[in-house]
Amino acid sequence: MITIDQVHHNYGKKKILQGVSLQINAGEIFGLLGPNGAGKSTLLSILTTTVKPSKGTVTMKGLDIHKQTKQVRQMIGYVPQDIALWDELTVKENLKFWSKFLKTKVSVARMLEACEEVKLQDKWNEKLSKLSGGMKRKLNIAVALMHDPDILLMDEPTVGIDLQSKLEINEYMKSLAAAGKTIVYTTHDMSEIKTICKRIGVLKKGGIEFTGTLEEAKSYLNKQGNEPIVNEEELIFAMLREER
Ligand SMILES: Nc1ncnc2c1ncn2[C@@H]1O[C@H](COP(=O)(O)OP(=O)(O)OP(=O)(O)O)[C@@H](O)[C@H]1O
Repeated sequence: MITIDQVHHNYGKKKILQGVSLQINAGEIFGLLGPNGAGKSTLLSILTTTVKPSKGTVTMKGLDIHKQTKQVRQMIGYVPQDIALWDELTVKENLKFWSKFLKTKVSVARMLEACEEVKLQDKWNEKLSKLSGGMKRKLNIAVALMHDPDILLMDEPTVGIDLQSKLEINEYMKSLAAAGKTIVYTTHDMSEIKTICKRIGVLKKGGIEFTGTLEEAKSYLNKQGNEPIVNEEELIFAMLREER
């Protein structure tokens, strides 16, 4: 579904991605993990087509994302790490703004449905400035979902959301994956990784060190002669450590 092949990216002389290759399957929630500054957001920006890699290719459903960009953009929904909304507009107006900006041609009925999916329908005519941080996060997600994309790219989408809402959103993500959507998810939240990610990929020092399930990560670490891992939190922590 998503094939990332030998992707490199530099910012000036700073080498960030140095040959990242990954295969992400349809219907899975893939947790893209890595220490701060590893390049997760950079890789997601490349997948959104807004950043062109210095080298390498990415295909989505067989389309080269930097050649068939227009078609690819209709296929993806992106939840950025920072909230990208207007405080002076209502919930409905924010959705309309993004639909126009992204040229996704979404009906107002579908916008309302996307709000219902993240339980924000009561705030439909409310100005964004009146909403809590968590509600803004939910709207950030609704913006990405309203055109019903096959692929969702989510950069720490639940930061600052209360626990109940986070659980609801996690359940919703699982239902989207069960319906065949492909979700690439970055988070530093261990409970989310355990609960929703089918597989993880660990990005470190410019490359992918590991891909697989948490169970496979356990045997990967054990084979390296590490102390036996007791629980999943410890496992994820060990996977993300710079040096082992
Ligand atoms: N536009 C840019 N220009 C120059 N350097 C950048 C730019 N964007 C990111 N970087 C640098 O590239 C590196 C990777 O950043 P990126 O945000 O992709 O990492 P990350 O893994 O998402 O980090 P975090 O977990 O902290 O969100 C960092 O050192 C960052 O300072």
